[in-house]
Amino acid sequence: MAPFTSLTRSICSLQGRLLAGLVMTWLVIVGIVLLLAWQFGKELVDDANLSHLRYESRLIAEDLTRQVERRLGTLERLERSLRGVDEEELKARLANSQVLMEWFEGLMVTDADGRVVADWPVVPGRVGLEIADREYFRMVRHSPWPYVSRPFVGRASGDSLVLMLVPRFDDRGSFDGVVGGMINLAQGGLFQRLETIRLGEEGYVSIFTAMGERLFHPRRHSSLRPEGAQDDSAALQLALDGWQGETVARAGGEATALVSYRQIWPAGWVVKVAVPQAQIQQPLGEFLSRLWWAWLALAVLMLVTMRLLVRRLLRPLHRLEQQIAQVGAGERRYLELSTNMHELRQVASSFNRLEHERLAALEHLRDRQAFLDAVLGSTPIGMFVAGLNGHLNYLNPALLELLGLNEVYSANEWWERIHPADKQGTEDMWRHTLATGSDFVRQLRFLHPNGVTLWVEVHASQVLGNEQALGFVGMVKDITERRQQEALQRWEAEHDPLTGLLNRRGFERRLEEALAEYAKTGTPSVLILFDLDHFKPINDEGGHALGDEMLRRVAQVVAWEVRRSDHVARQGGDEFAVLLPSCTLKQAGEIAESLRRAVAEVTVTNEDKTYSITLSMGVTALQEGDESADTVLARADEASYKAKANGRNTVVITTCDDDLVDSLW
Ligand SMILES: Nc1nc2c(ncn2[C@@H]2O[C@H](COP(=O)(O)OP(=O)(O)OP(=O)(O)O)[C@@H](O)[C@H]2O)c(=O)[nH]1
Repeated sequence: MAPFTSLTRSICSLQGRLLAGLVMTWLVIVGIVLLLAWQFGKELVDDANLSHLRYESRLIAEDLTRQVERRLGTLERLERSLRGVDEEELKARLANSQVLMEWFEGLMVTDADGRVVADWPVVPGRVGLEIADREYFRMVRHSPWPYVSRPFVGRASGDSLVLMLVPRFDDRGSFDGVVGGMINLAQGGLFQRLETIRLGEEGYVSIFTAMGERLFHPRRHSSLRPEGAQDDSAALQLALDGWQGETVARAGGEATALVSYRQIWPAGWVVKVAVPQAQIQQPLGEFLSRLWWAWLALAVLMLVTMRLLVRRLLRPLHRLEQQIAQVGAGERRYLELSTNMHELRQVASSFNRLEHERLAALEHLRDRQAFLDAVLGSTPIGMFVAGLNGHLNYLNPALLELLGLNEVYSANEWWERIHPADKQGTEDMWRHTLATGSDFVRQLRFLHPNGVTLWVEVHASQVLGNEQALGFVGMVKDITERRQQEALQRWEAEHDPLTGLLNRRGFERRLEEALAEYAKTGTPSVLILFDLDHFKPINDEGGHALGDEMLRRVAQVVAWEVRRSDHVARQGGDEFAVLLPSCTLKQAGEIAESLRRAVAEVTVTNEDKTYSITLSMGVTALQEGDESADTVLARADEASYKAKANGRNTVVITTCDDDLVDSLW
């Protein structure tokens, strides 16, 4: 696996790709050149060989034509010498024609009826033979011109023969038989010279009759079949019809060959000269193959040379890469490349410019960071930075001090210290802020490690950079004092500072609420209004402070006597009010009585003199038609006045139905 990986890496390197590109280009060029050379070379070789074949076939055809014409001419001369002689004379003259035996294997003469009347050499049984039915006899009789027969197997010799025939004429010029010369196809001298013609390893010359029967083939003596040839190429068919010329042809079952056809007109034969294309193209193939190997060797040599060259060329690039790595590691500041390569120098200079800008930006950023750290560190306002996930990344010293946290605080510590009552609301709001990016503004209580509960106000906003949210920055203010001040103000607004009870304003607000509740649900509530009897003498004799003391003691007793849900108020001066929510008039009467008794026991002392006080109390329930607190207060006030009028220290209950009052007691 490791060698494979290293091979892949070296091929994928710039050097590997350059070399691979060069080799591929070289191979493609060589391939194209070889292909073109093969194509054009083939055409050239074909053309040259076709010319050669044309020349060869013409020579052969002319030679054979001459030979056939000579033989036919000789037979014609013999025919003329035989005119007007009897059979015995015929035989004698044939026997004297020894010189013809150079060209013919045998001679014969027939009469007009096709009967052999003489032959030479004498073959027993030949004289008297009837050949009137033979094709060649019929041809000559019907068309009295010299004729060369189709091949046949001789009856006497058993050899393949053709007959050259000339017609015989009598004195009147009428057909009088034929004179024929036999030519042995296998042993005769007619085709002997063709045996010596060499057309490479596979080239050959063959002769066909006009009917397509093969008369001669140099390598197929034994398979000569005068009755039919095997060559079925279209070119041969054309040649048999009289065409002569050269072409590239594919014979049945054979490879493609260059062929040339010529006509031997006197005999009606066709000469075929053929050379297989593979044979003539073989030298070209061998040449290109040698060229291919030479180029391949050259490619290997080139590869080695180019590798050295490319490595040398890429050395500056390697140095550039090393220097960039050194810049990255902080070992050098800028690139210093000494090379003539303009492109690399440009890369180095661009890199240096960018590096310079980067360093400047970094320095600027560092300055800003330092400035920001100083601001955050020195500001008395507690500040924090949170990520987009909501986790606090930074708390400035003021905030750490405010919350009582160490610099190494745990992530959850400050969160755990949020007051339990505020935790859920704070969490919900913080989640909403993280989800929507809206501002977070909330007041919450924080349990300081020293046990104090702080009120803090938190205001956080999203920070955007390039229109993308980066996180949140927040501010925390200690508002404990403000909250306390506000609470005090709220309390003072509705309470009596002397007794700590509700003041008129606070009481009237609660009375209005009770009225609304009554109107809504019919919940009964009762108002008790009372005034201290003869309070003035305490003030006058004991002083204002003693009076205040009495007022405070009365307030304490009344607040003590009623439920926590009841509201007790000092309406002003020595006048008090009690609102009893969810209370019947009967219960309220009892409560008023108990209050009256309890207050009657309250005493204050001044200079050995003890003072006590009584109450004149008016009681009334909320009822239909009570439009406002004033209506109810006026009714209770009236009852209280009646109590005064009735001699004080008493309770007067007022209602719209006096019988009901009676029934209460
Ligand atoms: N010490 C003290 N006295 C007050 C205060 N407000 C009112 N008073 C006095 O309370 C007295 C109320 O007087 P009245 O109710 O008219 O007189 P009374 O003596 O109670 O007579 P009756 O109500 O008719 O029984 C006055 O002397 C006021 O000065 C207060 O805040 N402190």
